[in-house]
Amino acid sequence: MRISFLGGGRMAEALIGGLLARQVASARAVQVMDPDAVRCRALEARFGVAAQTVLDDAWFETDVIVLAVKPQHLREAVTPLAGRLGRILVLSIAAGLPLGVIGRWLGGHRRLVRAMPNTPALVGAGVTGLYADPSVDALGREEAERIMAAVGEVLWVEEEGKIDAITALSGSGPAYVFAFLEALQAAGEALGFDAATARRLAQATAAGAVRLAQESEEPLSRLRENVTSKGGTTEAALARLTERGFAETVREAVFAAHARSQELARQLGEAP
Ligand SMILES: NC(=O)C1=CN([C@@H]2O[C@H](COP(=O)(O)OP(=O)(O)OC[C@H]3O[C@@H](n4cnc5c(N)ncnc54)[C@H](O)[C@@H]3O)[C@@H](O)[C@H]2O)C=CC1
Ligand SMILES: O=C(O)[C@@H]1CCC=N1
Repeated sequence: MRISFLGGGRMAEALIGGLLARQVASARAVQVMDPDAVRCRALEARFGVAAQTVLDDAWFETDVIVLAVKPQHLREAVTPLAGRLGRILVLSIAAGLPLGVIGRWLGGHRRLVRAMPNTPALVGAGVTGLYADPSVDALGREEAERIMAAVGEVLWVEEEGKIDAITALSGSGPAYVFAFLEALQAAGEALGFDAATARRLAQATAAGAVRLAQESEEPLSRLRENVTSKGGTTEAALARLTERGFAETVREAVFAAHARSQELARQLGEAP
C-alpha cells in the first residue's frame, strides 16, 4: 500500500513507525508533506521515507492520504488537494471535523474515512475509532483498518457521531490517566518517597491493574471489591473518593470533551 501523509507531526510519526515496523508499507511507499522543513528532515532521518515541504504530482501517486494536521489548519492544508484525488482514500485523524465538512473542502470527494487514535499509538498500544463514509467500499475500509491497526486496537462505529464519543473517551483519555498518575505520584511523594520511586509505584500499580482487568472476565466493580477489605485501608480511600464525587467528576470531564468535539467544526465556521 502506498501512503502519503499530509502533516508530519507527532501522530504521523507514530503511524509511520507502526506501518514500517509491521511491514504494512515499505519506507519507499510512504511520503510526507509538511511545510516545516525541520520535521521533514527528522522523518527522513528516522525512517528513510521521502518528506517534502511542497505538494507535487508524485505525492498524489498513492493509495491513501492521511490527514494528520491540527483541525485549525486543516482547511488551508486540504484545499490544494481538491480535484486531484481520483480514487485515493482519504483518512482523517483530525479531532472534531465531520467527513461532510472535509469532503466539502476537498471539492466533494467521498472516499473518506475518519479515525480517532490516541497517543499510546506512539508505543504501538493505541486504540482507534473508525468511521467510513457509506460510499467507501470494503477495500477502502480494509486499507484504513490496516493503517490504524499498525499502532494498536481498532474499533469501527457505524454512526459518525460516535467518533465524538470515542474522542472524549479514548482520544483524550490518556490525559485523564496521566492526570490520575500524577496525583498518585504526588500523594506518594507527600508520604515521603522520592519522585522516581513514587512514579514507579504509581505506574506499576496502574499497569498491573489494567492487565488484571484485561485478563479477567469479572466486572470492574468485582475487581474493585476484591481489593477492598471490610473496615480496611482501601475502603477508607474509596469512601473519600466517593464523598468527593469521583465518578461524577470523571463523567462530567468526559462529557465536556464530548461537547468540545461536537463544537469544534462550528467554531471553525463550518456546519456539519
Ligand atoms: N495528540 C493527540 O492526542 C491526538 C491528535 N489527534 C489529531 O491528530 C492531528 C495531528 O495532531 P498531532 O500530530 O498531535 O499534531 P502536530 O502539531 O504534532 O503535527 C501537525 C503537523 O502538521 C503540520 N502542518 C501544519 N500546516 C500544514 C499544512 N498546511 N500542510 C501540511 N502539514 C501542515 C505541522 O507542521 C505539524 O508538523 C490533529 O488533527 C489532532 O486533532 C488525534 C488523536 C489524538
Ligand atoms: O485534545 C485534542 O483536541 C486531541 C484530540 C484527542 C486528543 N487530543
